Amino acid sequence: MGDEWVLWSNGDSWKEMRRFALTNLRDFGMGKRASEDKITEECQYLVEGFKKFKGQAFDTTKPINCAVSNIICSIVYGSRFEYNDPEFTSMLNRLNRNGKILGSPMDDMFPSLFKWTADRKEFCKLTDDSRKQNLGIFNQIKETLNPQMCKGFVDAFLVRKKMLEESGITNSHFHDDNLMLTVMNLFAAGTETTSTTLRWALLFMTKYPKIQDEVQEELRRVIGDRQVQVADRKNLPFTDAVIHETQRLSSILPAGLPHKTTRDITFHGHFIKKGTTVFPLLTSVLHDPDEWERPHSFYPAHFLDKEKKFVKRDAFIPFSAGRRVCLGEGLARMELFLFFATLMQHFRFTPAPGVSEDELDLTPSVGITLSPSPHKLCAVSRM
Ligand code: HEM
Repeated sequence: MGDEWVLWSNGDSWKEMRRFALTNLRDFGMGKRASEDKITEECQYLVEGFKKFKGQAFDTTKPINCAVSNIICSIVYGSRFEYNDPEFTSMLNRLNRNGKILGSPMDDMFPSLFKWTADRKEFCKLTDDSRKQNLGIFNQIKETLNPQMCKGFVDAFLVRKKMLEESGITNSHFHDDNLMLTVMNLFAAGTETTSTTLRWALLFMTKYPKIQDEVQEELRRVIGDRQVQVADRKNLPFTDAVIHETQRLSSILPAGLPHKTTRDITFHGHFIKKGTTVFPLLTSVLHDPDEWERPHSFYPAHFLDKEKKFVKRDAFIPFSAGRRVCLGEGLARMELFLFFATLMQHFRFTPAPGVSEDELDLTPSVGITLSPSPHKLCAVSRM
C-alpha cells in the first residue's frame, strides 16, 4: 500500500484521532444500547430489501453493503440513507471500486510502480469525488450544528474544533484534513469488511445446508419469531460458533494492514531495521494447522467444547491485536451477530436454480478484502 494511503496515521495525530473516534463512536453508536438500536432498525430494512426478490436468485452485495454502511453513516453523519438514494449508491460504488484497486498486487507490493498506473489515476479521481461529496455533507451539517445536541461524529468533531479555535489553540489535530481523513477511513474500514464477512456467512450457509439447519433450529428454539438481541448471544453458542468460523476461514484481511517498525528490532531471531514495512499475515494464524483441527474446512466445532458450549480461541485474530487492533471490533461483532441471526430467522438460503451446493465456488476474489466470487443466492421467506 502506498505510504500516503496508510489507514489512519502515526504518532500524536493517530493517538488523538483514535482516542476521539473511540469516545465518540461510543457515544453515537458503539455504546451498546445505541448501536444495538441502530442495527436492529436496519435489520428490518435489510429483510425488506431481501424480500423484494421474492425468492428469486440475486446478488446479495448491494443490499448488504447498504445495510452495513448505514450503521457507520448514522454514527458518523447522524442519519441513514435510503438504499436507492443516488448520493448513497455513488458513495458505495466508489468505495467498492477503490477497494478493488487498493487490493491489487501492484499497489500492495510495488507502491512506487503503482504511482504510474492507470488504476492510480482512477483511484485519485474517485477519492477526490468522495472528498467533494463529504465536503457537501459537512457543509449541510455545519448549517444546522447545535453544540448542545450532537447527532454524530462529524458534529462532535466540528464542535471540538470550534471550541479549540475560540480558546486560541491553532495547532491542534482537530483540523479539516483530519476530519476528512477520519470520516473517509471510518466509512471505508467500517463498510467493506463487515459486509464481505456477512456475504461469506450466507454463502457458507447455502453451501452447507445441514449447518444452516442447525443454526435455524437453535434460533427457533431459543428466540422464536421475536427480534434477536445482543443479550441472546450467550444462549446461541452454535450461531456464535458459525460466525466465528466464517471469520476464521474467510480471513478477509489475509495480510492485515501494513505497519512500519518504529525502531530496530529482533523478532523470532530475525533482525528488522527501523522503518521497515511489515505485513502481519493474519491468515498464517487463522489457518495454522498447529492451532486448528481442520484449518481449511468450514468447521464450527472449532469454537465449541464437548458440551457444545462456545469456546474462545487465542488464535482467532481477524481483527489483529495489540495497540492498533481494529477500532471497530465491538461494533463489527454486534453487526455480524444481529444481521446474520435476523437473516437466518427470516430466510432459507439456497443456490440459484440449476446450481448445486457442491458447485458453489469458495474461491475468493481479491481486493482490499478477500470477498466471495460473484454469485447469486435465493432467499426464501420463512416467516
Ligand atoms: C468484520 C469486520 C472487520 C474486520 C475483520 C476488521 C479488521 C481490521 C484489521 C485486521 C485492522 C488492522 C489492525 C492493525 O493495524 O493491526 C483494522 C483496523 C481498523 N478498523 Fe477494522 N475490521 C472490521 C470492521 C471495522 C468497523 C465496523 C470499523 C468502524 C468503526 C473499523 C474500523 C477500523 C479502523 C479505524 C482501523 C484502524 C485502527 C488504527 O489504525 O488505529 N473496522 N480492522
